[in-house]
Amino acid sequence: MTDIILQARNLSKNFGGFKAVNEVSLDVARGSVHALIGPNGAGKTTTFNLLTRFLDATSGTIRLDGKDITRRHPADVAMDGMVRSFQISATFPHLTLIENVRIALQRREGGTFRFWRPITRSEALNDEAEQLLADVGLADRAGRLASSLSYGRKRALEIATTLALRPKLLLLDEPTSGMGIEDIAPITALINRLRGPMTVLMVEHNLSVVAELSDRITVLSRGEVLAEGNYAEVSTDPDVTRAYMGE
Ligand SMILES: Nc1ncnc2c1ncn2[C@@H]1O[C@H](COP(=O)(O)OP(=O)(O)OP(=O)(O)O)[C@@H](O)[C@H]1O
Repeated sequence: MTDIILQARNLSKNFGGFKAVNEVSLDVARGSVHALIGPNGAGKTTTFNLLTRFLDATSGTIRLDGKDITRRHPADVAMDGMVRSFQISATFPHLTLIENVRIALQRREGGTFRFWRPITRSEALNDEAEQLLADVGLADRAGRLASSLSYGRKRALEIATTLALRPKLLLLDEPTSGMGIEDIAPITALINRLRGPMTVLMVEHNLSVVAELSDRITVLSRGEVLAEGNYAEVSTDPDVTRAYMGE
């Protein structure tokens, strides 16, 4: 039997009379990279927001490690180990990269920011912060200001600060969006390394990234699950081709 870390059953979200997400069920296997894809307006972002509890579902259930989190507060869900990578604004532009990661590590340990603590206290976290920066390919820029980074590298920093929270399930909203080719390769390699010890669920538009990384893919169209399987299966599914062609 497959070990399911995240399970959604019959998730629906209505905006007024419009069903943005309609009876979506999906199982994310522990240790896998699972992608949520579909044409524009398919309901990917809404589903992502439902799963991370940033939106309340109209109906349906969500279980994390067997525990019902359907009505749980997003911050509590993060404490349970499901963390979404935030947008760039979650990093501090006028702090260095290492300071950014250290703050995230402190957040994990203390739950609150304690800027007034002596610097030496947080020096203890430096090794771990350096390792995280190395993991996302930013080791050589540790002392630079976050504001000096390119868009792609800011996303990498954002992933490092998310990993600092040691999630068991990482949710990534379009991890390679807006990136140049030179930034996509390191992020793809990173996500590949996370597989196994961590589980990754991502919404991703770049189908070559999806093909390279995904163990399983759920294809949404018009708010419903259209197909599910590995890349070879979904990419040859005539319904999927039609949905994308329609776009
Ligand atoms: N807050 C909202 N109020 C009303 N309609 C919404 C709201 N959020 C999303 N929708 C609608 O729900 C549908 C699904 O949107 P969603 O953003 O989830 O799709 P998506 O697959 O992420 O699309 P894209 O690839 O373009 O980002 C769209 O028709 C969208 O207009």
